[in-house]
Amino acid sequence: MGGSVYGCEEIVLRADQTLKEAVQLFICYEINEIPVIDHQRREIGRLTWKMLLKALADKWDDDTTIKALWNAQETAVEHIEEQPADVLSKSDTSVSELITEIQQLKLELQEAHSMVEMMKTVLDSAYEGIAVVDAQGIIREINKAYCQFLGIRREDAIGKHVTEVIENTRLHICIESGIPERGFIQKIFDQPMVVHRIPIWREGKVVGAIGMLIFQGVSEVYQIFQRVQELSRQASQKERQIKRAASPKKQISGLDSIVGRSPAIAEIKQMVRRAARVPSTVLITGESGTGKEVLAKAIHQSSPYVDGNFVSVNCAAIPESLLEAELFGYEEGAFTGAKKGGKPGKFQLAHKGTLFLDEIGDMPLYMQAKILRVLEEKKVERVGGVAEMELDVRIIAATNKNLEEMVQKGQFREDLFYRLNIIRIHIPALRERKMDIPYLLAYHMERICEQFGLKQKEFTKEAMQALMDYSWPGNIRELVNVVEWLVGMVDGQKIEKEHLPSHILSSALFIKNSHEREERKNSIEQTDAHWQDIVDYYEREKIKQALIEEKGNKAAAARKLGMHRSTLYEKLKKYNL
Ligand SMILES: Nc1ncnc2c1ncn2[C@@H]1O[C@H](COP(=O)(O)OP(=O)(O)OP(=O)(O)O)[C@@H](O)[C@H]1O
Repeated sequence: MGGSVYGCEEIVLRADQTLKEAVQLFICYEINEIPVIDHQRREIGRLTWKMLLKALADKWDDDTTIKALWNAQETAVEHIEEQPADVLSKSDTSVSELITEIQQLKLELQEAHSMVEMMKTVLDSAYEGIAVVDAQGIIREINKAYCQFLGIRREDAIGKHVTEVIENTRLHICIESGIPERGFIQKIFDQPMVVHRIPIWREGKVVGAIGMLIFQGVSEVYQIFQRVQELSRQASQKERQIKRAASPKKQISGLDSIVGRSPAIAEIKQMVRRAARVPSTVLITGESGTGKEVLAKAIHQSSPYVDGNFVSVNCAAIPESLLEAELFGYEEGAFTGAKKGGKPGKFQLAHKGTLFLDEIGDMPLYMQAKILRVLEEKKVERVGGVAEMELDVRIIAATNKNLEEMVQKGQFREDLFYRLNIIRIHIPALRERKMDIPYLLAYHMERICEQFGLKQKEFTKEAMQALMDYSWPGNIRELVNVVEWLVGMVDGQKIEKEHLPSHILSSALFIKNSHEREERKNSIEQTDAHWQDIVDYYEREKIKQALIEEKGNKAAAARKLGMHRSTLYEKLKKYNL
């Protein structure tokens, strides 16, 4: 604090202290005047609230020293000789009341401001997408999760009518009807989403509405999952059989084949939509089994190349000696054993379609050069052939390797890397987007049961929790295998935790133990932190009270508090008093 102790007994100000420090002292000690001392600690004047207020009202900078103010404006600090002993007049008291009122208002304003900030933080920390509209349906607030999901910026959404920003919204209708709509299904980006719409009532009128998009939060997802299971139970087996007989099995394709509701998946779908619009090369990265090929197919199926073939080549699986012929094809008699009439290569088969080069990181360097040439010249020549064929192929490459690192080590051609890396889509591992797990389990369970002609099975809550806790090192491919194994192994309709493969169970047990350890530790830490806050609060209040009672005399306050003066100084510093 700016104040110092004159003879260790009084609250005083040095002439070189600033107006700001003076204000702090006045507020802290709730007094109306403070003696001003020189460097020899002689009292040279007194500063009252009124003078200080006048100086600040006259637009003096609060960093101005008392001395500077004094020099410039003789009246700011009244000299002892000119100053009657009782400096406080009636008007000083009312000024002081006014200042207290201003301070109070300032505090209230600060509180309101921090409340607004806190509300914003709360909104942005929510897992759900939240949008707030006014009575006219204009978006007044929208949180980060919603913006991420919609792929928009908050500032672009605010001020717009909700129908311009959120597809199939009924928030404006909810304002008119005043009836809340909970757990409704709303299609956004072709995905059925669960939403709540809650009207805001004030003084008997609807003044706005809150829209909540539920796409995160494990418990919520689990409830939704249970509801989906409940609904599918309700649809009778017979009904499904009739439907199946009437229409051949619907092939799920395009964006629908990408199952998941995590923000990461929403963003990926957005990228797929954009990538499908242009013929540029796409590079998909992600661990093995994360769904790179599923994504590549989705791009193909949503793009203008959909009428051509989707040709997939696993560069790691084809022996090096055959790779060239596989990719570019060969002419009859090109080499011993070459088929009669020759054979078209994958590039040629993918003409007017999409060529998916999986595991591109495993492509030998000499083949990389050849592929680059095809990509640049858009022409292909068969092995042993002379004529070149024009190509119109969309290339999608995928890898689970770090291509940047391979380029640095000289294991991957830099020019090819840049040629492929035009649109980059990264798929996070399943353990990084756990909220997708229930959806993937439900999707593959339904698919596999249907494929095997079996009744649908469902997971108990405990089984689902264990599957959620598991880290899925093999990603979705491993999940699909586990579902298939369970469909075959479990006789009844319910999949209990005990039915799960042993490696998943042991990992769940380990996680449960470490969760419990962590929770115990957190609760102890939280209790400690809580108590420390309470102790600090009361100590600060006691010190403040003692200083007020002793009129700012720290030595007397320390005596009153039963603590050494140096301890009091430390505490004043700690509590910023
Ligand atoms: N988003 C998804 N929704 C539904 N199923 C998925 C999804 N992603 C992947 N799968 C399933 O997971 C399995 C593996 O997917 P895919 O072959 O596309 O992975 P990958 O990343 O290409 O694997 P690898 O790197 O080993 O080639 C497939 O059975 C696929 O159907």
